[in-house]
Amino acid sequence: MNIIRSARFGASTLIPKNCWSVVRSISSTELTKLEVNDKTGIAVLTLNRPPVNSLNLELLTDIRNSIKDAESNKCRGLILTSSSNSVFSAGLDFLEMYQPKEERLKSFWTALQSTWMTLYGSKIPTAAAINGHAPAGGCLLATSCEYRVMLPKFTIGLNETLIGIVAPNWFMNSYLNVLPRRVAELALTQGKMFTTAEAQQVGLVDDVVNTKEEAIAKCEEFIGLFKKINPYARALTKQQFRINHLQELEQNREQDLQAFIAAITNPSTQAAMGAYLENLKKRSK
Ligand SMILES: CCCC/C=C/CC(=O)SCCNC(=O)CCNC(=O)[C@H](O)C(C)(C)COP(=O)(O)OP(=O)(O)OC[C@H]1O[C@@H](n2cnc3c(N)ncnc32)[C@H](O)[C@@H]1OP(=O)(O)O
Repeated sequence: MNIIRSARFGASTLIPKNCWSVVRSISSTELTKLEVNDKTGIAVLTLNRPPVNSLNLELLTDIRNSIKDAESNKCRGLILTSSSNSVFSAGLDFLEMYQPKEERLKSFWTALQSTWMTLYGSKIPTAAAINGHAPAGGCLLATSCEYRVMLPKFTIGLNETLIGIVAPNWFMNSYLNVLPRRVAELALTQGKMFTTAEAQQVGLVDDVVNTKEEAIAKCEEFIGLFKKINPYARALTKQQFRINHLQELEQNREQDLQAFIAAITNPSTQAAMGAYLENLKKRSK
């Protein structure tokens, strides 16, 4: 049997794999783990904020730093996944947006903008191994990558309208980068959460596999497609596809922040979010 000798799990830990490789931790925080396979040069970024990887200021900051770390370590690609068995990411942390303090709310949104620009505009190939539910901000992370593979019986989508909020342009642009316009409009206006099977059917995810290990292997396969492609030419080509969306946010960051603050602090949004949260808490009991 072929194995990985995992530096992180100790020299004696053997992990089944197709080749002899060393998995090395590049950077690690309480909320994220970034490991690179020295044989393939591909990094895996694992989100680790139990119970549901909701994206708060600290997690967003760590994700952005990890992407930068993967780039500066010249990784050949980056795979996003989750340490949870059932949730990839529950999206933005409601506790950042419900009854917020203004300074923290500003930092939070600014961090989300930066993280999205870093991921969506990354020069290296990016892929998401979606091993659990991926609503809203979770879906945004996945659709910002170049390739998605998902496990069965989970859900993914931009459900903002269900919460009484409107997804900003750049959320919609990430969706439109993956979905046909008509499908995206219908899904966004309905706040539709796609099942894994539906997501594959409309092209929101590229592949479906049964285990996280298979999902990571599929992502590695995707990144491997670029092995013989000049990385500079690849990066510039990707950039040309995405530059308009990136510039649109870059040039309107302050306006986007003010629009977010106005929308979130609106009493009717707060009431809708409060009701949604209460329902969520009831359901989880
Ligand atoms: C202009 C404004 C634009 C703003 C854009 C916002 C985009 C967003 O991302 S808004 C966030 C949208 N997210 C959701 O609607 C997801 C809500 N969560 C769920 O549907 C489920 O939790 C789940 C399917 C992700 C997971 O279900 P599971 O049964 O495994 O776990 P739960 O028992 O529901 O949850 C456990 C625990 O976590 C709390 N929680 C869940 N999601 C969030 C969240 N996004 N933020 C903060 N906290 C969350 C949930 O209330 C439970 O807490 P308790 O154990 O304390 O009850």
